[in-house]
Amino acid sequence: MTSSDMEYLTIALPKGKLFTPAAALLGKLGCTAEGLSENSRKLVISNEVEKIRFIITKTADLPTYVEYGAADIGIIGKDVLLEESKDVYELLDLKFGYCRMVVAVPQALKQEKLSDYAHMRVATKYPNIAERYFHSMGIQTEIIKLNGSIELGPMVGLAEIIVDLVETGRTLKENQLVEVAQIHPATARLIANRVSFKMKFPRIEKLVEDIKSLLESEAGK
Ligand SMILES: Nc1ncnc2c1ncn2[C@@H]1O[C@H](COP(=O)(O)OP(=O)(O)OP(=O)(O)O)[C@@H](O)[C@H]1O
Ligand SMILES: O=P(O)(O)OC[C@H]1O[C@H](OP(=O)(O)OP(=O)(O)O)[C@H](O)[C@@H]1O
Repeated sequence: MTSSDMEYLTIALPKGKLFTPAAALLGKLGCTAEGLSENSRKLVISNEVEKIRFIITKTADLPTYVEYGAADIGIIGKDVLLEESKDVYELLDLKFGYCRMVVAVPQALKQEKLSDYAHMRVATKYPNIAERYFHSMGIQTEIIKLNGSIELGPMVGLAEIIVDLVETGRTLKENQLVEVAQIHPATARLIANRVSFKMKFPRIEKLVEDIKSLLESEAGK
């Protein structure tokens, strides 16, 4: 680490759904920077007074930036951590961004038990989670990786099953899909690079404690 790296705390925030709640949470603790907004096109935004640097990443790439130390800490969904399996510390469950990873099928294809879906094709943005899940259940499937609009897969005959995130259930419903199993729930997590956690321990520890106090006081309201 250079002395400039040591001086700054670099925080990775993901584009997408978690950006705004993540920036708002940190902002309540004075951990922010001018111009840090969802609409900004800037990928690195610094607060020279507080010595904080924000980097804005693609959601799925965020754990990679933290693993390699390009960011000291970051905020990311548990679903991405489980999919990417990076070597980072998971410090805190931030409680927002709640959703569930589920297995869903078209209503018309619904079977009695999960094993009845053996040898079917599974469309998903989360191939590692899907693979591990079906493997753990002893069910052989073919995993087809997509990058979004997963619900389209079964509608056009690309796959019979999907593994995807559900929040309100509206997307499943509007595409005539039904949930048949939950793999795991997910919320946003605070993660840290292993070396940064040791080298910048006082700063990261203080932030963790401040976030915990804030979450506790908000939960008590
Ligand atoms: N309804 C939801 N659908 C998807 N993710 C959700 C939902 N609610 C909360 N999340 C959380 O938000 C994270 C980011 O979701 P988002 O859809 O913005 O991902 P993304 O990969 O940035 O999207 P894109 O495919 O547009 O790049 C997810 O990893 C998950 O932890
Ligand atoms: O249960 P709901 O509230 O309907 O939310 C779930 C939907 O939201 C996400 O998609 P997103 O909007 O991120 O688009 P994507 O399919 O392109 O990833 C997810 O993949 C589901 O499709």
